Amino acid sequence: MSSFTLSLKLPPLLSLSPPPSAQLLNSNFSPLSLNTRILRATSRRFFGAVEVSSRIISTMETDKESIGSLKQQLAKLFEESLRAAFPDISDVQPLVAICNDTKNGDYQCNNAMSLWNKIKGKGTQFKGPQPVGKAIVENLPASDMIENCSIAGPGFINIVLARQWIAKSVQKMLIDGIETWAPKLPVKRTVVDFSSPNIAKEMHVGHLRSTIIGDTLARMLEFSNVEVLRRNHVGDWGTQFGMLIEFLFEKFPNWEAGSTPAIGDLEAFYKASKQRFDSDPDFKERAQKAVVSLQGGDEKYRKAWAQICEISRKEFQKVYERLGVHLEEKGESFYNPYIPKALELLNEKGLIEESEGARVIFIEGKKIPLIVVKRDGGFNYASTDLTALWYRLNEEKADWMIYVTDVGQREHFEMFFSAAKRAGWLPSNENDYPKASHVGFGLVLGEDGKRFRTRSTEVVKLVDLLDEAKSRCKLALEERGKAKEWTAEELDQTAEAVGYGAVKYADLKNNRLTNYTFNFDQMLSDKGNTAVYLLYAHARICSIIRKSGRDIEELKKSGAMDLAHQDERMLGLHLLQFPEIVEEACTNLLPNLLCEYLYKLSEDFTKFYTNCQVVGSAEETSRLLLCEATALVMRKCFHLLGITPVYKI
Ligand SMILES: NC(=[NH2+])NCCC[C@H](N)C(=O)O
Repeated sequence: MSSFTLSLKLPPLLSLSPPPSAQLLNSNFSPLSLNTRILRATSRRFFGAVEVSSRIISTMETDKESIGSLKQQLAKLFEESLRAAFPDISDVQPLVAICNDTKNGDYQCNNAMSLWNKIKGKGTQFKGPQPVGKAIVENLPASDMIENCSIAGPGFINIVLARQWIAKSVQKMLIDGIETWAPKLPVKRTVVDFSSPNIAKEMHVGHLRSTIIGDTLARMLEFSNVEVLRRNHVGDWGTQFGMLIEFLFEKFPNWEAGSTPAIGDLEAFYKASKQRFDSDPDFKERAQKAVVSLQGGDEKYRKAWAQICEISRKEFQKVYERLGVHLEEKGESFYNPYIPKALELLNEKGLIEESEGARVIFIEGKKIPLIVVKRDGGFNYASTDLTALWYRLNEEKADWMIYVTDVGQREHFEMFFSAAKRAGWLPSNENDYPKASHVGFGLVLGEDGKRFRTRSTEVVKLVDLLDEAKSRCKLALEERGKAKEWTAEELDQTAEAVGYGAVKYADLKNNRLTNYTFNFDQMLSDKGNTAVYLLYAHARICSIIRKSGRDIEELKKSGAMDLAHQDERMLGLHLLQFPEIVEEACTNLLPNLLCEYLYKLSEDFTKFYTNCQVVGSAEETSRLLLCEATALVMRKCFHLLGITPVYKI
């Protein structure tokens, strides 16, 4: 987080980007396409001067049409049935959920009770919720999806899916590809604002969490055919640059001579300049003037600023490269020229008030207002975020803005989201689009239960952390004799995939809001809910298929799947639930749901493999296909979690 000193009265001379113009405001993207649907017209958004009160979102057209999740397909059947059985009652949404107790069925439909409450005492022919449930079942359209339905208690409809349908659906996915299992989401374009470290400061474990969680969310949304703008909102603007630049001039008089100054440890550079700033009034004065020169667009100062940013960027890039994470930088400085305009729009709505010399926005339920212009006339974190939100809505035409930061910043997000709602930029109903969501996460703790630190430094160097995970994995593989079996490249790649995967998974498997303890031994164990265990489970399945000597591509087309054994059926059903888990993980912004699903999948596979012989059995073809489908879904899970799968162990 940085603070800003550019006064509202000064023209934004640092033209890193063009100021908003009428032409830009109505730019490039037309949300209309053949396949459009209009979501509830709730929001009042502006495009320049024109206010629109409806939100039009088009459904992405994909090569192979996604069929929607199992739950969605069931819901569709029940929706038809509800309409047929109760034509007079409008707007009844089918309530379909997974059965908690698999003894009762696979899914259940829970509409009967609430429907009964709606119609009772109004001259209905029905005598209670049970007959209502019965009518829903009787009106179900013909489908090979459902084996049978039974009614329990006050009208709960328990649904058992047809085994053949499960088998057929899994096989169809094997042929058509897992993309056909992409969930359908009611959004077209999202901004995922993640990682976002601060220039000249060390990227800490919090930023690592943000990077890992944000990347997974982006991947899940991308898989769901949502366009994702992966934004790195780096802290590259603010008063601290005055002192950093002056310190650069002082310590590296030849900084301009082409080669990047050997600043080395940026954190130390930052600290040393801060110390200088605090102890030397002369330096302080120069630093303050430097801010004005920088923000006034002085060439020399801008160059120094750019150079400091570049050094940081290179450091950040080392982490991103290791993690295989791609981001597009649009830092705080990018939005700076737009701030006066955005504040003017808020002012026109009567939102901005004067308070103790600052300009603020009062938020209902909050004692302290949101400061948007500081007492010295400077902008701050909040003015930038409000402006970035405005930009994302109006310039980038995003439907959903997702911000991944530690929970400590929750208040900040709540405040400026509320301000945006007051301004009519966002709808007041949380469920309507365009939407802004803060994805908060807890702390990473060390073994001592305190904030994670290494012995030598205050913050953990992320690159070292990742390298250690990799080298520990390499050692474990060598101990298992892999150095003799594999090429050096294979050994290195596997160690990297497992090591980095382990760090990511240890983070992602927890509900993000909880704190978690960073422990190499635990995350690199091949037992329990770890990436190592899961990656090995996947490799084992691949080896079963390889050792069978059968041509899987051929089997997909010619062989038939039949899930006669109960454990085969359960595994098949679990596979089919993949799309709805991704959908739920996206909708609730909870990657741990996908981890839970993946772990359960490997458990279901183990159960199946323990109880059903694969190679050499009468059911070999069907069971090999089931192995292939499991491996495929596991790989997709790994991919969505940003983990590279391994094929042999
Ligand atoms: N739009 C945002 N506020 N994104 C998050 C920025 C995170 C901030 N740079 C930090 O390190 O805490």
